[in-house]
Amino acid sequence: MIVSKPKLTFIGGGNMATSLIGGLVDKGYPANAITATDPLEASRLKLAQSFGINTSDNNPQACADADVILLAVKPQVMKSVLQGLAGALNHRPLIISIAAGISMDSLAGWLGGELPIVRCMPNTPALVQTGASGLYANSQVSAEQKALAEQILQAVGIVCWLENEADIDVVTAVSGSGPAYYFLVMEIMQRIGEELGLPEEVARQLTLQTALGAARMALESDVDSAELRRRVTSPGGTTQRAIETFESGDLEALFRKAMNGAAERAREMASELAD
Ligand SMILES: NC(=O)C1=CN([C@@H]2O[C@H](COP(=O)(O)OP(=O)(O)OC[C@H]3O[C@@H](n4cnc5c(N)ncnc54)[C@H](O)[C@@H]3O)[C@@H](O)[C@H]2O)C=CC1
Ligand SMILES: O=C(O)[C@@H]1CCC=N1
Repeated sequence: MIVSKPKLTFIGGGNMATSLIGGLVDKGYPANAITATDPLEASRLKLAQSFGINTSDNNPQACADADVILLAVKPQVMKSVLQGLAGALNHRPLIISIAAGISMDSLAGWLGGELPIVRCMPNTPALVQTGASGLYANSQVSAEQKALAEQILQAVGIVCWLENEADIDVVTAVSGSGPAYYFLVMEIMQRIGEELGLPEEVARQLTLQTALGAARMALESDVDSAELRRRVTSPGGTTQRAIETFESGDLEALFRKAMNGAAERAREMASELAD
């Protein structure tokens, strides 16, 4: 439970902001200390109705007395959004950017000065307080502000601090995009369960509960995932047949290619969007 109540302003009220705000409010963060801005009236209404937070379509006004400004717009609009905010930040609030592939240099440049900035890569399970975030702070961020950023993101999951900014791109490939990899596996298992004869709802329930059970076991166990997998795999049995099939199709190489691609795309975005 968060005790202090810094004023938080979210710039952009889309998917990620909704996940983070939902997690914070569920955790007891006071809704009246949170403001979200969005040009879309429908997004503002949804946020106000779902969580009882303040909303606005005026970014500089919403930032004027904020302690923390959380940037949750698409990377492609970040430059124009930040250039429009530059005059409203004389009180040096903590800036937290969750945008994939926007460098610290770009953020500081577009904001027009050396401000305390944390780059953060969260993920959508923040909505159910099971998020995972990687955080990187620039040298302007005070110890108090670092603790504050940690407190905010910890309200919706675990937080890992990073020593190098480049590691944010790796976090993006692992946990930022990662929920989509697991959702894809769930979609596939569910579909094939149905193809093999299970009713849709049964295939769905068994697939999802198995994902949850496997994740919980891996988190709570004192042995690693490889050992847990071995314990499911009876010699000459069903799991062995399935695992050998994954290995002969080189599932690991496919994951390596996919995750390298995600990290590379984050780096590409940083150079595409830098000017
Ligand atoms: N979706 C995900 O799983 C993750 C996304 N991210 C990052 O989060 C950021 C937001 O992504 P999503 O929430 O998925 O996008 P989204 O498109 O759902 O939300 C962006 C929102 O910003 C609003 N917006 C556009 N222009 C604006 C302006 N001038 N002022 C204020 N609001 C404005 C849009 O109307 C929209 O509601 C991106 O930078 C993305 O890289 C980071 C981690 C995970
Ligand atoms: O796909 C994206 O670019 C964003 C960043 C991590 C998850 N979604």
